[in-house]
Amino acid sequence: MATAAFNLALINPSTFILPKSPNPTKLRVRTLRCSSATANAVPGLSEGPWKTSDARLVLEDGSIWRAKSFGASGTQVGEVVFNTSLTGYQEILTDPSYAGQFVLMTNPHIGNTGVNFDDEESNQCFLGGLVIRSISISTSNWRCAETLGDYLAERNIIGIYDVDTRAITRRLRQDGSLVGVLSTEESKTDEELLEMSRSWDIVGVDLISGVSCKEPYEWVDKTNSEWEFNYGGRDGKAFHVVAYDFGIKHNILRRLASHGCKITVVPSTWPASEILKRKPDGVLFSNGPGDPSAVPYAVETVKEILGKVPVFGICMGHQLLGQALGGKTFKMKFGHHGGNHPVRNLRSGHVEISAQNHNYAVDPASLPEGVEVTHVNLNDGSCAGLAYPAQNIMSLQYHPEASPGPRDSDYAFGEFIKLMKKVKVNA
Ligand SMILES: NC(=O)CC[C@H](N)C(=O)O
Repeated sequence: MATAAFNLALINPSTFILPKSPNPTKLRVRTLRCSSATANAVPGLSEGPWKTSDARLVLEDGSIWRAKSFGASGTQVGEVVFNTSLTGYQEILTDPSYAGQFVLMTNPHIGNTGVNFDDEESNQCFLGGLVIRSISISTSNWRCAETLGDYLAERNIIGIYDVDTRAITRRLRQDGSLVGVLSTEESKTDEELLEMSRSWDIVGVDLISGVSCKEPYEWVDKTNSEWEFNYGGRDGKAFHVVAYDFGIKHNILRRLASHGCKITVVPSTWPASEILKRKPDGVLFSNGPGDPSAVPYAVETVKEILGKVPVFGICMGHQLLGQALGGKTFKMKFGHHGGNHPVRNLRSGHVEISAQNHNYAVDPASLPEGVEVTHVNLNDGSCAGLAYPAQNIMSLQYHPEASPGPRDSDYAFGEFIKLMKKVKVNA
């Protein structure tokens, strides 16, 4: 029987009363360096289980979780969220919506398929760090190009393992989201790390400007035909979609391309007037990281576009649409992150198992008359989709593009195509 591989230590109770800093520092600059142990690893093998604990996760509630590091080393602050997906860690690592967050995977065994060239959801890892129970000692997959540890080290992302992810998840479920600090630096005291976690906040910070593209570009889809699927038929050939990049996942673009759309991706700050000049058939407002109420400029852009062309909002895009329609967003207790969330489509009555990743939600009571709640999350009754038919608006709080996750909601792309078709035919 393996010896206990984690160690939870509560630091001196007096540290619990450290006051919160009145001026929370915004996102700190990362100072990470590549772990030499990882860099010298034998290809296909990660470090052995005999490695001793060399990392800490210090949570703002004063708890300290000793762990072993892989990937990069250094010190990083972030908000801890747990993700219940069983597969798809590479898509999760490259989802820009995780900027400012540490992703804790509840699936205890991670890294067994390594990473490959095809499953990237963006060109970068924007998340703050990865927290897992056990890193696979070997990787084995026909598409594997490198180990998870090497991949994270090259991208300056800290990973920790041999930590009780189940206990941390239960704590987050009980107490709500917590800020934490991941560190491999022995020179930093527990108190210093605790103070760092308590003087940082993710609420009220514009994170989309840090992940959006800098210039517009045309999306040229390189999806291997082997992976191509289309449940709804290819009827989007004539449609030009402009996609606002608030941290867009590539699979949203791949799914639109699969319907034959021509896609132009624009930065989050691109003026609405420029978009409308191009006379697109539809506009997509993408997913993206952070607090949707902290980006009023994006809400203004959405407002200027509403009613002029059909629009589709996904996750952050849905939250911006909700605000542009006059509604409000709020922070959830610990959010939804995983590939197993049941959602009821109130129009069809069908239940979809969906991929989700959000910490905020639209308050349906704050929405004006005429705005229809189309989908509800069956775990907690929160608003999972909206429509305002009078202005050809549709949005989902979750991820019809999956990646990772089930494809039950893929039909939403077909509905967006139908919306554009209807408007074009009647024009
Ligand atoms: N995936 C997303 O677009 C996330 C939206 C928003 N950042 C939230 O956490 O609620």
